[in-house]
This record gives sequence, C-alpha cells and structure tokens, in this order.
Amino acid sequence: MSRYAIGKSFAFSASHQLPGLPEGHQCGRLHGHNYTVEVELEAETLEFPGFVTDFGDLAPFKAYLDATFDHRHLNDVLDEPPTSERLAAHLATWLERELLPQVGGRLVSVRVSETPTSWAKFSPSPGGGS
Ligand SMILES: Nc1nc2c(c(=O)[nH]1)N=C([C@H](O)[C@H](O)COP(=O)(O)OP(=O)(O)OP(=O)(O)O)CN2
Ligand SMILES: [Zn+2]
Repeated sequence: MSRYAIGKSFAFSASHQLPGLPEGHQCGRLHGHNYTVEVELEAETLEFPGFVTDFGDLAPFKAYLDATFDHRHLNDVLDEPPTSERLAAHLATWLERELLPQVGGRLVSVRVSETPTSWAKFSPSPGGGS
C-alpha cells in the first residue's frame, strides 16, 4: 500500500549526566547538548488540501519541548538516565497520548540527536502504541 510521510524538526538545549559509565567516560561528566528532535508521521490518504497533517498541528509538541526540556537538566525531567534512546521513547509516548488522537497521521518514529554525528530512534509498534 502506498503511504505518504512528513517530518518536522524541533530543537532544545539541555544538560545531562549519564550515571554508571566507566571511570573517565566523557558522558559521566555534567555537560550539555543542542538537541534535535525529528518527528515522522505517515498516512495512506491525505486530508484537505493535501496534508498528512498540517505541520502547524505539531505546535503543541514544540510547546511541550520548550516547557519541559529546554534549558533544563534532563536528569531532573526523566526518571531514568536521559540517553537519546530514552528521550526518543518518552517523546513518542507523549505524542501518541497527548497529540496524535487530535491530529491526522500515524507516528512512524521520533529521532533524537545530541550531536551532528549521532542519533537514536524510537518507532512505536504498529497498532500497539509505544
Ligand atoms: N547509544 C548512546 N550512546 C551514547 C549516548 C546516548 O544517548 N546513546 N550519549 C552519549 C553522551 O551523551 C555524549 O555526550 C554524546 O556522545 P558522542 O556522540 O560520542 O559525542 P561526541 O561529541 O564525542 O561526538 P564525536 O562526533 O565523536 O566528536 C554517549 N553515548
Ligand atoms: Zn551527552
């Protein structure tokens, strides 16, 4: 079956520190990143005038990132060590619970980058939520 897909990128800046890593690991130290979050949605059919969903419908996600993550210490925000993988899973869960019931399209993935050279992606199980 043919599918359309759209993506939108978001950004925030935050600090973190990953516990339990070997002595001397750079990520065990307090440090920060300019994070990038990329959301991909898909649909078999388009909504008028030809959208999977209006990019503007994702504005509440930007508001959530700004209010909850931007210029925060991520260890204080998540209950588990704030790796890119866990951030991606957390954000996918939020999107599926809080936003996607009201907008068009299905969540394909959330991809989180801490640096220009690395990323982690979370893809919810088809039909099974996060
Ligand atoms: N699988 C993961 N590995 C690492 C994570 C992660 O979230 N998931 N996080 C870190 C650190 O947060 C680190 O700050 C980022 O790592 P890295 O990409 O290695 O950063 P560099 O600036 O050193 O990147 P270079 O491109 O190699 O200079 C570590 N690992
Ligand atoms: Zn880091």
